Amino acid sequence: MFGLSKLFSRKSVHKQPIITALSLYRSAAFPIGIDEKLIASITDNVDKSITIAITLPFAASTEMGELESFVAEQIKRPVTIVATINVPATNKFKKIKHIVLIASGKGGVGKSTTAVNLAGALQQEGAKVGILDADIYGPSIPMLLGLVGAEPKSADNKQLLPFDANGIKAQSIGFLVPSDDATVWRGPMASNALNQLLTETDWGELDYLVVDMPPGTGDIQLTMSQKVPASGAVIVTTPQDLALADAQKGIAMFNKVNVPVVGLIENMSHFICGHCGEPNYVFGKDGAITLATRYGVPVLANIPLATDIREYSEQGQLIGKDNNSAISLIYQAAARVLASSLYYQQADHSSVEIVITDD
Ligand SMILES: Nc1ncnc2c1ncn2[C@@H]1O[C@H](COP(=O)(O)OP(=O)(O)OP(=O)(O)O)[C@@H](O)[C@H]1O
Repeated sequence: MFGLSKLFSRKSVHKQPIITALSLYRSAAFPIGIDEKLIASITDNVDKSITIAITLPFAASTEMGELESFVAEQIKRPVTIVATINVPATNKFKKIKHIVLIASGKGGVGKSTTAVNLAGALQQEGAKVGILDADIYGPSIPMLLGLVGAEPKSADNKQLLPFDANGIKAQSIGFLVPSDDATVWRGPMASNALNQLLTETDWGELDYLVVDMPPGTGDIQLTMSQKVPASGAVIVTTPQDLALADAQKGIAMFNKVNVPVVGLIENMSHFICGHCGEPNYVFGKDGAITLATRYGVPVLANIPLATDIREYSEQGQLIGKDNNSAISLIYQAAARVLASSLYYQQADHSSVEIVITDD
């Protein structure tokens, strides 16, 4: 991709230790380090520091500080890393590179809260992000993004314009369909509405479109998952046994429709004691990791039960993109691993045909 001789702007820099240091870096998002082909240039500065420009194929900007420290330690020189995100096109759906379904086996586990904050965190990691609220039973994305009362608009009477929530493009089934109607919906109706929102919204170019799915694992969710050209799914669960049993059904459902489950998120995993600062595992510990291990999927995050999360949501704000919050770091770490898994999996998961009847 890049001729190595072109990587170096000055002859004096020793290239191999830098390439080696980048390749030795390990984290959850970079399980095999930084490949040489991602290096765009290396500059040997007059003050003896090194500037490395890299092109990342997935959103992971906020990890560059850690990478800088690691490389600096290895080569014993100050390092600055300038990262550009360039997610490879998958040609799956228009100019959307990855569609990610956020699902839950049961209602009320915090799926929508997790979906919007993951979207915010992906944006914080340097990606172009959209969110599509497909939860026909209770579309809450307008509330979570401070868009209540907004009216969908079209510039050309053909395509709907997505709403702009601080740079995140948003669309909701709630803008188009009265939620009272959801009780009478069947799978094909819901998946048609979802497809309509996908195809008739002018999303432009997106690295990641996060889809907030309806909770549950019935025929509606199955048909919707089957019809969307998704790169992967994330299942949100809480630590209680019942929620975990439902999360397991979610994994089985996505396996049936050939959508890879890229991870579990355990929400309301614990709370941090206000007095001693220790985590308290009210609903039990290790349930999600046990389930994840059984199915060979990672746990992307253990998100605490935190007043801040609810308060941000109520104000239509995203804690996932707030730089000053410890909780935002958890969402951002999850977003990086999600983005990295989508890049590395590169699996072919074309939809299988499942016939749903009305009986
Ligand atoms: N980690 C958390 N800490 C504190 N409150 C949370 C957390 N996650 C979600 N909540 C709160 O729990 C409530 C339910 O969350 P949310 O609407 O995201 O759940 P859901 O799974 O999408 O629900 P539904 O199944 O109805 O769509 C909201 O009031 C939200 O603010």
